[in-house]
Amino acid sequence: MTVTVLVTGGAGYIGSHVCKALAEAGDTPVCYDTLEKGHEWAVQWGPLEKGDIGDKARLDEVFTRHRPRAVIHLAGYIEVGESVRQPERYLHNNVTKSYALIDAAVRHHIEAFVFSSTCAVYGLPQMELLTETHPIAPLSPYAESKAKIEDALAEAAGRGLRSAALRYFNAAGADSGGTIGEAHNPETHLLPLAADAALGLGPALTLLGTDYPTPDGSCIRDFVHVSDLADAHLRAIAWLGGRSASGHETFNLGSGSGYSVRQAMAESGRIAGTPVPHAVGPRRPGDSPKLVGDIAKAKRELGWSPKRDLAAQIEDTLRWRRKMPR
Ligand SMILES: NC(=O)c1ccc[n+]([C@@H]2O[C@H](COP(=O)([O-])OP(=O)(O)OC[C@H]3O[C@@H](n4cnc5c(N)ncnc54)[C@H](O)[C@@H]3O)[C@@H](O)[C@H]2O)c1
Ligand SMILES: O=c1ccn([C@@H]2O[C@H](COP(=O)(O)OP(=O)(O)O[C@H]3O[C@H](CO)[C@@H](O)[C@H](O)[C@H]3O)[C@@H](O)[C@H]2O)c(=O)[nH]1
Repeated sequence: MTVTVLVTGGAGYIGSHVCKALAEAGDTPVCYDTLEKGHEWAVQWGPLEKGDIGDKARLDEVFTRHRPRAVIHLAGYIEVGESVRQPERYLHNNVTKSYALIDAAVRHHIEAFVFSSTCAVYGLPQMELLTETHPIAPLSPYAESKAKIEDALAEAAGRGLRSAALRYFNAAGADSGGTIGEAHNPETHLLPLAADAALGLGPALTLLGTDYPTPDGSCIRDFVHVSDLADAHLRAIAWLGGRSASGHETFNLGSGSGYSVRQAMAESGRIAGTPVPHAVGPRRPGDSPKLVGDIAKAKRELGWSPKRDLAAQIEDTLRWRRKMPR
């Protein structure tokens, strides 16, 4: 059966890929976004409803007009470093406003609520591959904001909401169709910055910390293709729809493999055909030395597995960065 899905943050990087995946599956994505960080050009697969997730009246209007059966909640501020400098902005936009959205979802009897969480909730890793049962110990206000929304969703299960928090590791790559991709301003993410540096479209990459307790001194991350992430959202909605009772679950979405910042930079240079110009800088406050996921639960419960490796992610990033609107 096809469903209407309200996608908050649908004009952003991951949200636009989720909207495309929904439309390709025959569902109707309604994009709900302020466009503060997102782009109108990225809304290509369903209506755009401009609005803020903290605006109760606007939410009621949009829920009543479109009658969505599911909500995918991606809207929020996303930068670890910025959140350390401006914690109140993250608390207000990500947490307080999400409470308004969750309340609206309960009042409008949403059947499935899927939330974009992050592996950053785990903080300092106590195991090689992080499982969903790893202690929650955020190192930044950004990660803290995500943990708080997870708690609110667990609490909302008592009010009848069925939800899943998808703890993404590092989203990467771009859709193969070539019309959407990562376009943050300013860009702070590693792979697009490495691509821009290699292509001569941006400054040299700064390695933010080379004295971490890792084999080459740079942080280790688990990169997952944005189209693989998008696919997991559809599976999460179907999985929630198959549950008879309300409740809340968490799922890691990564690749299960870690690459250091230096390795990801070297791979970007190899694929671009020219080394990435770079310099060494200080650590960025709030960064965890290593975040690599155990994805067994998503494989088992959602039937999901990532299909595109780091090389494919970098190829897509390079292709997108050459042609994206700037
Ligand atoms: N990019 C990653 O690697 C990554 C990893 C883990 C989790 N996440 C989470 O995934 C989600 C999407 O990330 P992204 O990289 O696509 O970010 P993005 O900035 O490209 O998209 C976020 C969108 O949310 C919108 N938005 C922000 N605040 C809003 C509000 N109050 N009301 C309505 N719209 C609002 C922005 O305009 C933007 O279009 C975020 O919640 C982020 O925390 C991202
Ligand atoms: O110019 C740069 C940018 C990044 N890094 C490093 O590269 C790694 C990855 O950084 P980045 O691409 O900014 O991603 P994260 O800080 O890991 O955060 C992303 O991935 C998280 C999950 O790990 C999400 O929660 C966040 O929303 C998303 O921004 C980190 O060690 C950074 O210190 C650099 O060395 N130089």
